[in-house]
This record gives sequence, structure tokens and C-alpha cells, in this order.
Amino acid sequence: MTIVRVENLSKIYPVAIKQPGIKGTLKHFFQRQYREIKAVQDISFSIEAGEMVGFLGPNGAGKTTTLKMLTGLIHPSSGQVRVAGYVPFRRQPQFLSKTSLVMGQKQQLLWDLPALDSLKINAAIYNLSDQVFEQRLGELSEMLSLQQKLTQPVRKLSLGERMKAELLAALLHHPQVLFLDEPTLGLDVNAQVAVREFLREYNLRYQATILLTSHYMADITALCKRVLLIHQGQLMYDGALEELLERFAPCREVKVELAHPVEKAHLAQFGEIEAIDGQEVRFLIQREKLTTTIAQILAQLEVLDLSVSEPPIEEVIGRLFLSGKVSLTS
Ligand SMILES: Nc1ncnc2c1ncn2[C@@H]1O[C@H](COP(=O)(O)OP(=O)(O)OP(=O)(O)O)[C@@H](O)[C@H]1O
Repeated sequence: MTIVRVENLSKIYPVAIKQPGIKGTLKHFFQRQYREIKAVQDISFSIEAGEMVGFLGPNGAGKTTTLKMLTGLIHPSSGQVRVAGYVPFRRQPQFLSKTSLVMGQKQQLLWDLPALDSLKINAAIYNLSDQVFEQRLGELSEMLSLQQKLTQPVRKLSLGERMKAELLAALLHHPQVLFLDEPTLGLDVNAQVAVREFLREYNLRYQATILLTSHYMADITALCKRVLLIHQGQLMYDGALEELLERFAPCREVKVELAHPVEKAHLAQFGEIEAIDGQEVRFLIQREKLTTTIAQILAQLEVLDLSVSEPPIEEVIGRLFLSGKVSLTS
């Protein structure tokens, strides 16, 4: 069942132009001029119930703007959006009870109060009975390992604990569709893993649909089989993450530790050199040439250690954007 349907969605922000100085201020006051920022341009996609989809793109690509339109915080300039059958911008109670938005850089919990107090407010807003509230609170706080932390003021929680409490607050009403904008922003590696594990478990347990943006590629690779790639407001790719890597990462990274330094010119004959750090060299080698090139390296150089890996996904995607190689078809 399709739960998120986006058709030809666009958002244009009018931005006032103001010249510096008093003259500029007066002109701005009497004769305001605007320019347009095309934050999202004619994008279409749909998401099936229960899917976990990664939403990728460089800074300023239009991810947050899209999420804001999907949750009804802003009105689209044109195009259609349906989430769980509702038009988000109408913000009907039924829509609000089926969706949730968590933004890593914004918080809904009240700073000076224990998280439990904010959770009780949310329970009242969503009309949860005491019994349902207690049951969900117990279940979610156990999944998030937060039981001991909910009674102390939010300002005394660590960043990771605060994020988990934010997730608890956002999920208390059991939304079917969850929009996450950088949920692991600023968290240390352990806290990132804990949030990731929780999201996977939540998706499995409740068949929740999740659309996730993150600059930590580990979040995306761990959780999402499918990705949407947006660049300068346009949807560049919609498909399997693996296929994206297959198509656009035709190389493997070969890391070689040499017994002694070798001239760059000599090393260059084996393939593209990604980096040289003393006696450690990283090559990018075409997949089809991998075995013959490794055999040549081992035969011609004195090698202490050698390993082969996929280049990091953020590098692949970064290179795609730079080269303009991404195409509209998946
Ligand atoms: N309220 C606004 N008024 C004017 N321009 C805006 C507004 N919000 C966003 N923009 C612009 O729209 C474009 C897309 O911004 P958006 O925040 O959606 O990108 P993003 O992909 O979420 O970026 P990031 O990864 O940095 O959060 C940017 O050029 C941004 O400057």
C-alpha cells in the first residue's frame, strides 16, 4: 500500500533583497525587491507502507524543505502530496496522529522539566488513556534504555539520552509514518548505533514507514535499502542503494602497506592513486581489473599488507555530485 505519494512537488521561497546602508534600508522599506530560491523543483516519488527510505543530498539540496511539506509545516508552491491519505498542510487531527517529525537540531521536550512531564503533555494532546500511556511508555523506554532518565530535567541529560527522549516523545502516539531529519546529528558513535538499532526495531515491530535524512552514511547503509537522492532541489535518483553503488562506484579501494617508500610515478601504473601516507598507499582499481592488478602489485612491489574494500559511500556520492553523473532514471 502506498502511504506517501508526492507528485510534481515544488517549493519556491521568495527572499527579500536588501542593499546595505541607510539608503538600502529606506529602499527596502518602500520598494521591496525579491528574488526566488527554487528549493524543491518538480519532484515525484512514492513510498510503500513499512519501507525505510534514505533521503540523501548535499547541504542546501532541499531535504528539510521536502520534509516540511510532507509534514504540513509549509505549503508547497505547486504539486500534490498525500501522506497516509491526507493532505499534510491541512494538519487534520487524524493526519497528526498518524505521522511524526523528528529534527535533530530542534527539540520539543521542555528544557527545565523532566522528560516525563513533556511526555504526559503529549499523551493528553493525543488523547491517550492512562493505561495506553503507561504501556507505551514502558515499552518504548525499555527499547531505548531510558527508564532511569525520564524523571530528571532534560537539561541534565546527555545529548544521546536527549535524542532518545525526543524519539520517545515523537513515537508515543504510534505514528504510522515517521520523518527523521538528522536524528543522529552530533551524537557519538555509540549513541548513533543505539538510535539506529532502535529505529530498526521500531520499524520491524510496528511496520512503521520511515523517511530518514542523515549526513552519517552509516545510518543510511545500516537502515535503508532504498534511497532518494536530491541535488539543487531536483530528484536525481530513486532506487536501491546497492544499485547506486554498483552503477556509480565501479572501483574498489585497495590499501597497500609497502616495506619501503616507492615513487608516485611508479605507483601510478597500477591504477588511480587516492592517497599516499608514508608507506601506505590507497589505490582505486576498476572491479574487472582487480585480480590482475593485485597480482601485479604483489609481484612488483614489496608488500607488507594489502586489503580491498568498497570506497566509503559518502565519497561515492560526493564524487557523483561533483561530476554531475547522476541521472534521473534508477
Ligand atoms: N525559509 C526559507 N527562506 C528562504 N530560503 C530558504 C528557506 N529555507 C530553506 N531555504 C533555502 O532552500 C534551499 C534548500 O534548503 P533545505 O534546508 O531544504 O536544504 P537541506 O537539503 O535540508 O540542507 P541541509 O542538509 O544543509 O540541512 C537552500 O538554498 C536554503 O538556503
